[in-house]
Amino acid sequence: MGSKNIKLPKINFSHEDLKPDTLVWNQVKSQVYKALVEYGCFEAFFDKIPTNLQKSIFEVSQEFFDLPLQTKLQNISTKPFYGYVGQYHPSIPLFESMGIIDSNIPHKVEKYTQLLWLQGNPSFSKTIQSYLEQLSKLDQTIRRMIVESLGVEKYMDEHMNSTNYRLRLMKYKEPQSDETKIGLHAHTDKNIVTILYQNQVKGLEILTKDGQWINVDPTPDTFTVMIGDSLHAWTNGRMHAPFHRVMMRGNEARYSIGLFSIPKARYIIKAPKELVDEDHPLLFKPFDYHKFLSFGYTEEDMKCDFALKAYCGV
Ligand SMILES: O=C(O)CCC(=O)C(=O)O
Ligand SMILES: [Fe+2]
Repeated sequence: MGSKNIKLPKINFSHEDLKPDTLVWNQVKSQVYKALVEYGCFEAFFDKIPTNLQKSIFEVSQEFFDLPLQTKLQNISTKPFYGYVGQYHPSIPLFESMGIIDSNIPHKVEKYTQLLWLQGNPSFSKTIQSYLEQLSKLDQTIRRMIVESLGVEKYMDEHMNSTNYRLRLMKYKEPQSDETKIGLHAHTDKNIVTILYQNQVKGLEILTKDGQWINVDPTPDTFTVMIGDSLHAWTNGRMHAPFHRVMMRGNEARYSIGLFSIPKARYIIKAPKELVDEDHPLLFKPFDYHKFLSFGYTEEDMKCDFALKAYCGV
């Protein structure tokens, strides 16, 4: 597997007036559609996160990871990757992460900070909330564009209301030697849309449909957007869900932040009938994301032993 010269498509979401039914909206929408069909991924230039927030989101993240292990372990969860995941997994020893579920509900974020800092940590919750508030707009813009470009607007409200947000702070420790070390094994995300943001340390790689790894090298105002299995299924395969991994080199820790839109509990993901025809036979039977997750997700290497196809492929 070879060439590292390909680049992800880069799409500008920072137009003054990016509103539905405008010329610029339609232009961006067709770029989004093309990129997601071909790569399942693109870089979004998005200027609604002010410079101080770009900085403080990594500061609070570092503040969290600097806490004693015992404190971080207060936030563990029985669901894979929901709570704190430490550096104890032999297959991904550099990786550490902290998930905040229902991050769109302010008192939930505050509850976490009280768990972790006793007195709470208002600047932590405020930073997380402002970040989420701004970045969720990007998620919503992209998903509106997807629904429109598939011509299934009648499902717009249902789709937009079918998800919650989860935010995950991630840290990859610098490797102990000059070798390139695995940060996170190749996997597809299982949710709807993932938006990743990282500090200046590179490492994320995306697999193209024809088997080449693309190195992602974002700037402070670009975000990496990718499709997860659930949206792949909902679009009856039209949107690609790419494999990706993290490879660590050099002597600096990598911090990243993931915003995940995830199907709500008990919501059944079912491709609209308009997207199923002779040329596009149904790929997946209707399924519940949360049941799918508990079916075979191993935290250890972040991969699902029972991929969606095995779980509910037709
Ligand atoms: O750290 C990254 O950039 C990738 C994280 C990732 O793939 C995930 O959380 O699913
Ligand atoms: Fe991922």
